[in-house]
Amino acid sequence: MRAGPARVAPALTYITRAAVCRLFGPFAIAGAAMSSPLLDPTSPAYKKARRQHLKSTRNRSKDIDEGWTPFRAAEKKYKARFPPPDLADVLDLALLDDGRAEEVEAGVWKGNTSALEFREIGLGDSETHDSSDRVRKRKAFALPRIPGLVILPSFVSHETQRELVRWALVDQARHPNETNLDTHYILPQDGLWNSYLRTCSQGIDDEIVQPRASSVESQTCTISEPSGPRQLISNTPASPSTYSSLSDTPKLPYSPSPTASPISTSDLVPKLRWANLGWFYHWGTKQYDFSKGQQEIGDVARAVCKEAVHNVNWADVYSGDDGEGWGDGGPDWETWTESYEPDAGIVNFYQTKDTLMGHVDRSEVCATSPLVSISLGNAAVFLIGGLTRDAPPVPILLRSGDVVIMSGPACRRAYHGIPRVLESTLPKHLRAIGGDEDWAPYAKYLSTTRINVNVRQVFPKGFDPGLDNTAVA
Ligand SMILES: O=C(O)CCC(=O)C(=O)O
Ligand SMILES: [Fe+2]
Repeated sequence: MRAGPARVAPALTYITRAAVCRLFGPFAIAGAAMSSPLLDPTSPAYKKARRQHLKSTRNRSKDIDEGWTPFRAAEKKYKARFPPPDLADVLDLALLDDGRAEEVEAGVWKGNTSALEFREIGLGDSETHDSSDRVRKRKAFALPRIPGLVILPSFVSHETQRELVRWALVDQARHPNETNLDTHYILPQDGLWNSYLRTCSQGIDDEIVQPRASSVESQTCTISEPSGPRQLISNTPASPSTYSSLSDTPKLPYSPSPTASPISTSDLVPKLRWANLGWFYHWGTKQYDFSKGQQEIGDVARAVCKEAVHNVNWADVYSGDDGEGWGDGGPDWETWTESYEPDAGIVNFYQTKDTLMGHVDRSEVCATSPLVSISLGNAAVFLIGGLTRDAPPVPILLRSGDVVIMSGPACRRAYHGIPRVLESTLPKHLRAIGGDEDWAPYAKYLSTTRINVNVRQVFPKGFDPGLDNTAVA
């Protein structure tokens, strides 16, 4: 189940210098000094955060706290705005890489390399070259606590990160893909972002986007879906045996919000939460709607996903695996190099105040094949646990360029979520670069944003979904 970017009080991480030192170590003081407006206990904003914290905790009953599952308790811990969470238990693999020291130290937030047990696993093509032709050594790690989880820190080069950001905003968050905003607004035909870019480059007034509720076509819609958060809806896990009845379940269209009002493109851009990739997804039933056909997974994203899956040494990942839970055919990781083919996904856009609640991605018929997740922009705390919320999750700090692969029966359908996007962690290579005027609107948007490209394989190799190919766009 999932819900998504939940709205909380404005992002505040104001802490005293002593607390900064205790939480993040001595360097954090230097980082803190750089972003002092966020860290000044005498500021009105700091005082407001403290007041909000006291107000929201005043009536909290101990029983409620004790009723939380371990997953919920961890979410609460990292979501907290005041006092800000201690990241000492958060695995931060960027700290192992000298090449990322500047990136790590420019942000206030740091995790730890000894927070969790991990082991390095084999990675083919581990040496790559950056744009200045410097050699970059990439690594892959597995966590014994979550078999099938692979972390590839800084797997995506700086240039490809910028390319993916442009691709996500320019090409994906627009028709014919669906976004969270389409239900409620009549978006510009060439996409919200492209319209916004035009106003930036031409110095003209923002376009005003009209709400859909007033249009005639909205009268035919039958279920409602709020504009922002992805909803918590319990769904039947897809599998070869449930596929046929799930794909036949009626997928009713959504009704637009009656309260949405005309809004400028620059005010609407930060409300973008997700864009659909590949097969269309129906959020009401939490099933794919194959009747709508399929879009392409863009070449750059597809190439990153395939490169990651092809280069991980899966024998290392699954050494010692007992073969439990893989289903009738047994473990199939040996075939992934040939059989992995991404065909669906979502681009998540998080503002720094947004969260993604713990959920399981179980709408794909393929329950074990790799799900590849690419982080871009500001860093975040990612939680991943077990097959229920009762398994205590592990916290992992994901930074721009990191790739996570969720695979196999213990991980692919494990609860996971994003309780926290970490403010002020945008790396230098994504900030405004002197001389690159074109990048300026991206840098501005990214200063408060994290983007996640989450790519899946819906059908296992050899499975015949019985779809009419003419539906494929
Ligand atoms: O943002 C992330 O890293 C995770 C996103 C996710 O879990 C999802 O889209 O299902
Ligand atoms: Fe997910």
